[in-house]
Amino acid sequence: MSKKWADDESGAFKRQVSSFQETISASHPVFKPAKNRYWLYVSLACPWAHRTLITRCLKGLTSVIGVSVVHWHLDDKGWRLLPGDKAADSAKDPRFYQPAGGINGASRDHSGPHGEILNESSRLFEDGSFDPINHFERLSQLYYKQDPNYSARFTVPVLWDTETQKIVSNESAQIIRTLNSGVFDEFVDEKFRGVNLVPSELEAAIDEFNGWVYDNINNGVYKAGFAENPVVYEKEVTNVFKHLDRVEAILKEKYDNLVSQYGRDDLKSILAKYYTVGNQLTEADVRLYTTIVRFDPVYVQHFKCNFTTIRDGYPHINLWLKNLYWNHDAFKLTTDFDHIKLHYTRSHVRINPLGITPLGPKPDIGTL
Ligand SMILES: N[C@@H](CCC(=O)N[C@@H](CS)C(=O)NCC(=O)O)C(=O)O
Repeated sequence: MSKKWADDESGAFKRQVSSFQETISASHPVFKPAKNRYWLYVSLACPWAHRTLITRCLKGLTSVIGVSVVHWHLDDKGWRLLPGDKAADSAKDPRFYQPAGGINGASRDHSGPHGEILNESSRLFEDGSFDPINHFERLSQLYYKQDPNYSARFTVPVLWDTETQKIVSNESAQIIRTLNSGVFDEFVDEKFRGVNLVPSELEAAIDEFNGWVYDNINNGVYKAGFAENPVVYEKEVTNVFKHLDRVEAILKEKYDNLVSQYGRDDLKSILAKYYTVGNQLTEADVRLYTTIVRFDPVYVQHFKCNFTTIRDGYPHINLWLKNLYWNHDAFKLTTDFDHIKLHYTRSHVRINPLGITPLGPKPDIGTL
């Protein structure tokens, strides 16, 4: 029996509340800032985990917090890690300190067929990485280590404390605030200390934007895609596009203002200020990006969000997306289209019973 994601009675998808929500700070009784003390467990497919990878990279924390990447295939027992090469096991292994945890998504060619790749394939540092901290082969083991009676879902991301062997947080919204807060500034290169994705003068606007984007776009695509009732699906998919229209209108206004300031031909100056909230890169961009970059490759067909595509229907969102991907390594190096496509199409057996991964769209993302 394949796993159902929707509520039995209503046919609607409801996301669970994260169980662990601690933070890290000098004044925290337990979780103090330190280099190489904390470890991130992520999936490259998951939009929520992707937020933490981008933020980690933007804040220069790739040499401070290591990362293990779960296999893209989510099975009945949840996420798994690859069997580790014990001889090479070391939390200091540089492969775990790369932007995407030893899996540099953008460096591979993604145009090849997926047909020969099995769900059980174990290409180390391609399909996933191992766990040099706990030597676990299942993410669930982390949760049980923390709480033997844990009874909720075993979700990524998890921010793990190697010292107390406890989960700091499994809530991405909170993890990215912690990573951004500056508590690790003493361990990073000077150029990263000034990076602040939630500047105080924009905080209220960022929170307001994040609020409706989360409910209607980030989680909206899941509510459309996991709906098990056509009436629920139609309501949710309509709502997703209504809010994409809203983002498009915001970015169009921004673009038109920048054009009148710099002229249409000075794309470099335009793009330097072309962000969703204010004139600088913020958390609002990070949180929206992880949904938009998955939209054409997966959500259009797999979650049936197919009124149009980003590339065909939303020119201003598309330009914003391509700017983030091509001009900011933190976005490109953490985006892995293979993990994204393979995960959704092979793990949600109820939605795609044959597990055939569509080859398109080609390309995964357009050029600038
Ligand atoms: N509230 C969580 C949601 C995380 C989440 O739903 N992660 C999904 C992957 S996209 C997961 O790990 N699901 C595994 C499962 O449900 O078994 C966050 O934002 O951190």
